Amino acid sequence: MTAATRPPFVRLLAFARPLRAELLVAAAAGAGATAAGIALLGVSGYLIARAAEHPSVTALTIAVVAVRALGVSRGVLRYVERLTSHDAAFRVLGDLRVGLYRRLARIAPHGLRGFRSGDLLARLVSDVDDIQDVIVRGVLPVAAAALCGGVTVTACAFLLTPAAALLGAGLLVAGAVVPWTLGRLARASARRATAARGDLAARMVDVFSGARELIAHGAEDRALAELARADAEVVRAERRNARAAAIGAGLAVGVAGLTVWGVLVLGVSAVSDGTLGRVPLAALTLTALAAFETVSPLPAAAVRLAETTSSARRLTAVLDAPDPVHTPATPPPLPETPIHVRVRDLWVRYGPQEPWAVQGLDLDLSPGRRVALVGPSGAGKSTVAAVLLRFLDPARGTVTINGRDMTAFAPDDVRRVIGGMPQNPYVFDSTIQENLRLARPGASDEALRSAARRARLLDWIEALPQGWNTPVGTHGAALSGGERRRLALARALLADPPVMVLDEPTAHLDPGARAALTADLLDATRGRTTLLITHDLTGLDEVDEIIVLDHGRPVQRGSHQDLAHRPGPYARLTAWATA
Ligand SMILES: Nc1ncnc2c1ncn2[C@@H]1O[C@H](COP(=O)(O)OP(=O)(O)OP(=O)(O)O)[C@@H](O)[C@H]1O
Repeated sequence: MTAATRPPFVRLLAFARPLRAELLVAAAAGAGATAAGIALLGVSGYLIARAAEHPSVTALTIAVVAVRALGVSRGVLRYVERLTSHDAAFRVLGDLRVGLYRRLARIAPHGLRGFRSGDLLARLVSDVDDIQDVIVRGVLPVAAAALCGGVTVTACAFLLTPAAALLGAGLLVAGAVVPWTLGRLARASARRATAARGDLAARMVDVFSGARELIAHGAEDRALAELARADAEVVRAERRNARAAAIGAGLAVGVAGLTVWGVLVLGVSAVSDGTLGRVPLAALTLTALAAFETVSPLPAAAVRLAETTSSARRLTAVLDAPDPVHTPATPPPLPETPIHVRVRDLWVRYGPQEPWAVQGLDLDLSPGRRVALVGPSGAGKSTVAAVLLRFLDPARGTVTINGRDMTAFAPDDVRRVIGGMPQNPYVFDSTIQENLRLARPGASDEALRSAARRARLLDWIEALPQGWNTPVGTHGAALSGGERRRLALARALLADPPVMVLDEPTAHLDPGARAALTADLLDATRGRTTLLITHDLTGLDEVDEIIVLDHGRPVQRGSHQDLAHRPGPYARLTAWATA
């Protein structure tokens, strides 16, 4: 069985492997506490029944000491079990979250197309939390119940074999048959409950992120009604599970009651036959009663574990999401600067059935060269950036770095030499300084100031009352569109990759701000290998080559001087832009 075909539970429990010792201690302590509880009731039964016969106090000494010792050890062992099992479970959750996050970071952004962001959040938070129950409510109590149940039945067999057999059967029904049946029955509603939780989280994130648009279009009532519907689905599914758990708990109590009655009846008849004393009868009956405490949580746990199974499946779906790019097992080190990127006959699409987004592009980013990629919306410009940043692999053609195929290098390494500014740069809800330092955490204050100066932000930052420590708000809400873009540009300049890819740096700005930012970034990228993706055709006389893309095809290329006066796509784009 390969790793991917193992049941989701088993695969996730692999995260618990490093904590084996701690889990063994928890299991032993849990079984000890349960055994102490059963023995406490059994010995108490013996003590009370024996005391009723008025023996000398010395005859009861051992039982009295045993009751005290069992009472104290039960508490201490339970404490040790709770402490170690929860500690281990939380550490497993931590490792699991880190593992999932690493996977997401590796496949983002194009590998995440099948997931909604809120649903991913639910997977990372509540589905991971559910896994805690596998350990705390699943593995450990089942191990304790199996061990203590077996020992108790064996001990009872020394007193009265038929009663022990009945107890064993009762424990098996309450602790295995009932939970197993309930677990199976709850599987479908558990799947619905976890899916409904993911759906609710996805809608919630959508409503929060799009609150402004919803209010502007008066669509908030509809969105809230949708949320209420999704919430009702979660409640319905969870109510179904709670009902199943309650029925299970009731059944277990019923089986326990019947079994203890049966043990009592068998015991009384054995006392009448003279094969069992009265004092052992009390110990036997109370031991049987206590034995059911070990299995009583199992039916509810089985329902919970059914939910956990579907959470585990949703988590392994993230772990198994295919890599959008080829990652070599032993990537070679990156070549030394200067870096020369060459694209030959590049064909790209987002899936085998999807149309070509880029068709037959050649591109030469030799050191210090600046190339502009222009074209109408949907022409494939950002797709070229995604390939250069190793977020997507070419379907055909090659991209080489200093003569070596780019797919031979690790994606993270490639992004160290080819970087820049994405089309929709994300601004974190933090300060200006922290947003900038993201690009180079160890950067000196002078490097920060220099990047901000080149992005024409320095004077503005220094004039702010809180300066570099000014909070930028969620998604940079406290900044203007231009300031946000300049902050992203400063971040790109601070990262200082040998090859800079700037995707629509002037998008969404008014013409004045666009012209100013274009002039500044052309200034800042002078002498630096740059691919400038833009709708904005001002200032392109400064770049070495312009490539016009249309429906993924390079339809024209040359310098601004070549293209501007020649009838064709570039002249048409320029005419539209100035119309
Ligand atoms: N993640 C994606 N999944 C599937 N198709 C995509 C994806 N991203 C882009 N496309 C498709 O690929 C084609 C090229 O898109 P791309 O974003 O590269 O164009 P663009 O020239 O950058 O457009 P714009 O100027 O509007 O940003 C489009 O047809 C688009 O619908």
